[in-house]
Amino acid sequence: MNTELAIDVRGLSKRFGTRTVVDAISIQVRRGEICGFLGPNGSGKTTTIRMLCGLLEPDAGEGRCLGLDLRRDARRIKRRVGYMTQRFGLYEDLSIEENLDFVARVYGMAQRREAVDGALERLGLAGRRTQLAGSLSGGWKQRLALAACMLHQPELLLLDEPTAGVDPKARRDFWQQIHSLAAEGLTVLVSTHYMDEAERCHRLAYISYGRLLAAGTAAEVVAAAGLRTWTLRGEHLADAVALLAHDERWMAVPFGGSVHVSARAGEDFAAWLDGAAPGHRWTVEPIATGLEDVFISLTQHAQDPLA
Ligand SMILES: Nc1ncnc2c1ncn2[C@@H]1O[C@H](COP(=O)(O)OP(=O)(O)OP(=O)(O)O)[C@@H](O)[C@H]1O
Repeated sequence: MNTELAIDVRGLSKRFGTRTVVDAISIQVRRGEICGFLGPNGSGKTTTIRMLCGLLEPDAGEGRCLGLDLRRDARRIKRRVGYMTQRFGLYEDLSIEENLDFVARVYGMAQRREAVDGALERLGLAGRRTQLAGSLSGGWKQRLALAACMLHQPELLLLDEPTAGVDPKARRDFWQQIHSLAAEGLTVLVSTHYMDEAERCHRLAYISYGRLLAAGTAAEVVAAAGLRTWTLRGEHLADAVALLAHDERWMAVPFGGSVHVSARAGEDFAAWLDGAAPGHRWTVEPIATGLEDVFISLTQHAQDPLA
């Protein structure tokens, strides 16, 4: 058993009816690491997270969370994991402090006062303890939700899209918080659709249609994708996009006033464009492939098993 790994699962699968929504996923996350969990809507992230924290029994697969067996020790795992769901049930007419106290009561925590004070302090909420949750901005609500799932001092945090709909400043503060918790030794698995957040993670796992398509550091994921990317600029870019849409080698994504075009390594977009539109006045420049280019490409090439 590798005690350095907070999450070490292999072949996790889950079916709902006849549909396999998580298909033989293996994930390893070291203690103190922040792992970003990415994938399109409905790709199986929440279902995987629920299996990891012992809330949902896998149909297949095995492994350990915090050194405990996923199947045998599901109850013990639950006690040592903090799970922040997409819909945290805040009581809007209770203060920050009362919300936390309520959660502590629900979990039957022994030293409630200390736990609530500790969470308020740790997450920078002490100065607002008496503020009604209903009057908090989105960013502070997220922070309160994080405080609530930290009350029992978990060793592993599973965060399901914690910053959805939160403004950039609040998202940045939230990530600073996550990084300082990780620096204290907490392990974090966090699902997100934001690329800037993906870049802030130590490692990434990307799933589509329930299958793990990429894993590793951002640099490893980009390198493994084996893509080349160019930026295309000029007038009437829509005409260029319409032209290259006829050739499935090219993947075009608008980026402000330019278009990113990606293709498998070995392809030469500039040469192709010169042949397809002789005398064109667009400019083509090679650029570094980004995570977003990789994820869009992975998603476009992934096959829906039901399609
Ligand atoms: N209890 C359930 N019964 C039947 N189908 C379910 C159940 N829970 C989830 N699903 C289906 O499983 C698939 C994966 O859902 P899941 O919520 O895990 O995806 P996700 O990647 O978290 O999506 P999102 O990014 O939108 O949150 C979806 O098609 C969903 O409709």
